Amino acid sequence: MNTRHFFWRLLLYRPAYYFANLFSWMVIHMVPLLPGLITKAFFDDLEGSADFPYGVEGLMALFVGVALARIILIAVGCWTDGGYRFRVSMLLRRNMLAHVLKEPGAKAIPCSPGEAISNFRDDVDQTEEAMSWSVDMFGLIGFVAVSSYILISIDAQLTFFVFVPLILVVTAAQIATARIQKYRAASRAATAKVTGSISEMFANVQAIQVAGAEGRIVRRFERLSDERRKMMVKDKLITESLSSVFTNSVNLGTGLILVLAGYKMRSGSFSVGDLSLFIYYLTFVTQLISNVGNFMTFYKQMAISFTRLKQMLQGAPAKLLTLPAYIGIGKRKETDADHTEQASLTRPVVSSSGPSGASISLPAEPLRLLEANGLTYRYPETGRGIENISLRLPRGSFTVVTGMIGSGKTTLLRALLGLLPAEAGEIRWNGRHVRTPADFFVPPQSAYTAQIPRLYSDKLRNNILLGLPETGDSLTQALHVAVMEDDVAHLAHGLDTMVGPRGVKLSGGQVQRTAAARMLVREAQLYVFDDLSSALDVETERKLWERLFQTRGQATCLVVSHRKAALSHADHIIVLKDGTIEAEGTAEQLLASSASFRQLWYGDESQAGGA
Ligand SMILES: Nc1ncnc2c1ncn2[C@@H]1O[C@H](COP(=O)(O)OP(=O)(O)OP(=O)(O)O)[C@@H](O)[C@H]1O
Repeated sequence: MNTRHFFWRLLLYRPAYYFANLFSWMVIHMVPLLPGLITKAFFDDLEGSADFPYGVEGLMALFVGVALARIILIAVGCWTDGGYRFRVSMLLRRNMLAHVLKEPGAKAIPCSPGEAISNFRDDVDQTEEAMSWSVDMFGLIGFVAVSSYILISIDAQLTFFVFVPLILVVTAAQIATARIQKYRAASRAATAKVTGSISEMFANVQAIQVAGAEGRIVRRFERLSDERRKMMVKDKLITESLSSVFTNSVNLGTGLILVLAGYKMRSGSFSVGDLSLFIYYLTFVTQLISNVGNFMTFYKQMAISFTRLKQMLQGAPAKLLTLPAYIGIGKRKETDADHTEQASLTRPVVSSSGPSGASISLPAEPLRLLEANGLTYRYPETGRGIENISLRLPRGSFTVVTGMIGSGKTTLLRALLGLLPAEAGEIRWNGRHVRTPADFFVPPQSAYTAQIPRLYSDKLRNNILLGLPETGDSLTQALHVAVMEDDVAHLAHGLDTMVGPRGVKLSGGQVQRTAAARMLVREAQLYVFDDLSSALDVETERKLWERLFQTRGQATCLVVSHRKAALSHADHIIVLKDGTIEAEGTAEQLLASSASFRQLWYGDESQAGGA
């Protein structure tokens, strides 16, 4: 899809609104035709070449009437313009957000949050601006069509000089196009870097303080801001230079008309009324010229924004951006996409089919066996990840994935759960192929605790429940298994304690156990834990596994850990090295056969001794 198609598809989202807006602004831009004709008739009357029957009072009444009508029309135009702009920008933002939420969790956006905010805000605004300016342009073209008919019928030669500046401007805009695009892209990229840097600074205040890096961070920020300043100045300079070309070429045209009109008036072929009409209309033609220029500039800038918006889709079809969808105002249209249609453009449908092609309806049937065969994912940036991993998780089993730092444990869990898009391999639930794991591996099928969990600035209770209704003693039970009850008892307001942004008022271990409680409070058949050991001491982790074993019933567990408490209870252990399976078996078998495993096992012992 190119920019023209993008524009056209946005126009067709709510065509009635676009055309109502177009009609309003065409009328608004064409109303000034009347005062021009009234003025001409008045001057022709003074000159004696025509009769103006209404006198000076009538002239004033006509002017006031036309002005009032224009004020009312402009109010209507603002209403239609606001309505249309809002719908276009909301549609873009809604579709982008829907796509971001559909992307595998670990790769939801291809840039920093700051850059994504800039896409959502600035690039959408830019697009909205170009759509809105198109209406003015078409409106003024209507004015020019009628006024040129009137002017040509008075004097074709002079009319030609009214339009010469227009041709000059269009040529100038075309020549400047490449520069505008280049500078606009550079200024957008520089702005995104500055916003990205601000959000990184806020997110890492503690790390910056601990490293004593304030000075360096501020200098980096100054450098980025300085870069942005230079880019913005260049961008503004070229935009404003172009705008001054538009205005001055019009002044040149005005001068030419005055010189020519002087000759013609002396020869009697041109009346004062004609001159007033030419001068009056020229003002509006001037407006058209600068509007054409502005529209072309906005259109070019929209092309840049469109490219950046497409990047947010990470390779998905660009038509997702303009897919008609309900934005929560007015009536839902038949053409509005539902979630399924949208998902089908991103990935295969949200179902999973077996060898027979039959689909699994969600929630899925109770897990008997979960299998992954040949799972592969490599991070494009480093080429590292996992390669050809196969595993089997029978119902009720406890499987531990272990291995050295960077061996691919987190990547394996994420690829299995669909949080990273696996390049190869398949996942089967009771023998049936799970085609869209990200949609499938959610409660009640599975629940997951990430290695670095995210908490919200809210009460502890809300962070655990995340909107889930509190039933019976499920929350108390989850807190118990997550070994959180003592912590809650010591918090000033217990479960109603506000945890602060990203949970900053809790310790690292409390954050991780809150996330574990969040997972455990959800009924799931498969629980996936990514390395609780990273923030829990040996004793707390041991308690957690013990409690889980007592209460989990038939739930299946897949766990990343290198702690003996987990390894010694495991039905099956997978040892990863450089993204592949180096060894697997029970702890006993691996102690006998795998040097890496012995290293992890005895490493844990020395750690426990030191603790
Ligand atoms: N976002 C990323 N982009 C590029 N490479 C990555 C990314 N995340 C991880 N990697 C690389 O992929 C490999 C596997 O990383 P992964 O996080 O899965 O290892 P891990 O075994 O979970 O490590 P740890 O024990 O530190 O949690 C590592 O070499 C790592 O450098």
